[in-house]
Amino acid sequence: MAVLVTGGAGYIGSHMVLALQDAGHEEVVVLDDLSTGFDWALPPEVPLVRGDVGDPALVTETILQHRVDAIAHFAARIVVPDSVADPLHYYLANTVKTRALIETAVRTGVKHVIFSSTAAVYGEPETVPVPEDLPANPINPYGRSKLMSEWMIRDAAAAYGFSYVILRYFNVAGADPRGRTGQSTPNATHLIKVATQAALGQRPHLEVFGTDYPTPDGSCLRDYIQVSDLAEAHRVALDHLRAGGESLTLNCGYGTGYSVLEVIDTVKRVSGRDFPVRVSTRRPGDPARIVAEASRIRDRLGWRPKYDDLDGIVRQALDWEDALSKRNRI
Ligand SMILES: NC(=O)c1ccc[n+]([C@@H]2O[C@H](COP(=O)([O-])OP(=O)(O)OC[C@H]3O[C@@H](n4cnc5c(N)ncnc54)[C@H](O)[C@@H]3O)[C@@H](O)[C@H]2O)c1
Ligand SMILES: O=c1ccn([C@@H]2O[C@H](COP(=O)(O)OP(=O)(O)O[C@H]3O[C@H](CO)[C@@H](O)[C@H](O)[C@H]3O)[C@@H](O)[C@H]2O)c(=O)[nH]1
Repeated sequence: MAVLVTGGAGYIGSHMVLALQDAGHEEVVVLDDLSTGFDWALPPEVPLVRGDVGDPALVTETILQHRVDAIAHFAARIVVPDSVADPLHYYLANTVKTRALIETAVRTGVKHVIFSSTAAVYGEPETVPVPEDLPANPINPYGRSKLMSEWMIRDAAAAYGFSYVILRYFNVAGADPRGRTGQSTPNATHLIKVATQAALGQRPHLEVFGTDYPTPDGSCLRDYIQVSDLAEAHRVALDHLRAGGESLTLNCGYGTGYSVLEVIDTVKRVSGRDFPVRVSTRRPGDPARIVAEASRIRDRLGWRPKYDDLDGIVRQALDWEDALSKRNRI
């Protein structure tokens, strides 16, 4: 029995592959088109099938050849403002291709699905922290593309009899503590990545997208979860499903909100480097604040985070960025 990790050459998927390997008991195969991922992010012994999750023939062959019983589906387009600019691309990449993948999974008898969903399904909640049963109300095409996938997975699971864990990630950050993988996308837009690049002199300045939000310092609040903790949540979700556990929808966050300005201060302090910060206008599709009610995943899966510390997350991100720039110079 093997687990198929779609998008396994990407940022979070590559951490899951390591989490499975570190736990020492998994057969893993990765399917990735390398559109935003990197083959070098994977240990060399992990089989990588290069192709599209929306290609039923390739996915069928992969599932049968590797005797896949579970799929962890990470492959997607992930940038909120891009989804506002090109929504049809996001609905194709995230919703239509997830439908194709699930159909192939059903046809080939896959028993379990773990799906990468997002806090963006909640939209602009009136209060934080946000529990899982708050009605979803996404405010951008990215969030809607993921919510539609959640609906399909639940309906298909009920009709065709597989089990699932839908994980709604809050803001993912940091890197493998052993330095084996990290966020490597060249033009990444994520705040902690961009701020560490500014601290290391790889960007001339950092823009803050709005300080006129109804939050304590006017900048947006987010719940930053360390990527290896998140990967471990997938590993325990897989164990849960394989042990016959019920289907679940779970927030993945720590339950603590940090503002954009607090994150920038943290990056400056931890790096010991100052860099120019410019306040600009709001970015389309950004909710003012989003923080997880984070207890359900602990109760249901027994998940316990190890890296719940913003300073440590920033340190890992800085170390990874430094290593990446040396690697790219070679
Ligand atoms: N990074 C975050 O803060 C965050 C937050 C919430 C949810 N998520 C979700 O987590 C998942 C992984 O995100 P990430 O940050 O690792 O992004 P990423 O871009 O690093 O990884 C995505 C991977 O999927 C691959 N891919 C994309 N489309 C594909 C396709 N059609 N067929 C095969 N492979 C394809 C890419 O090459 C890449 O390796 C996504 O589903 C994303 O929506 C991410
Ligand atoms: O250069 C930058 C980058 C970001 N921000 C702000 O920082 C916050 C966080 O932005 P970012 O790191 O881009 O993440 P989000 O837009 O919150 O989205 C992330 O987190 C979501 C879950 O909350 C996921 O669904 C998305 O995939 C993931 O990109 C937002 O208020 C941005 O406006 C800036 O001010 N300047």
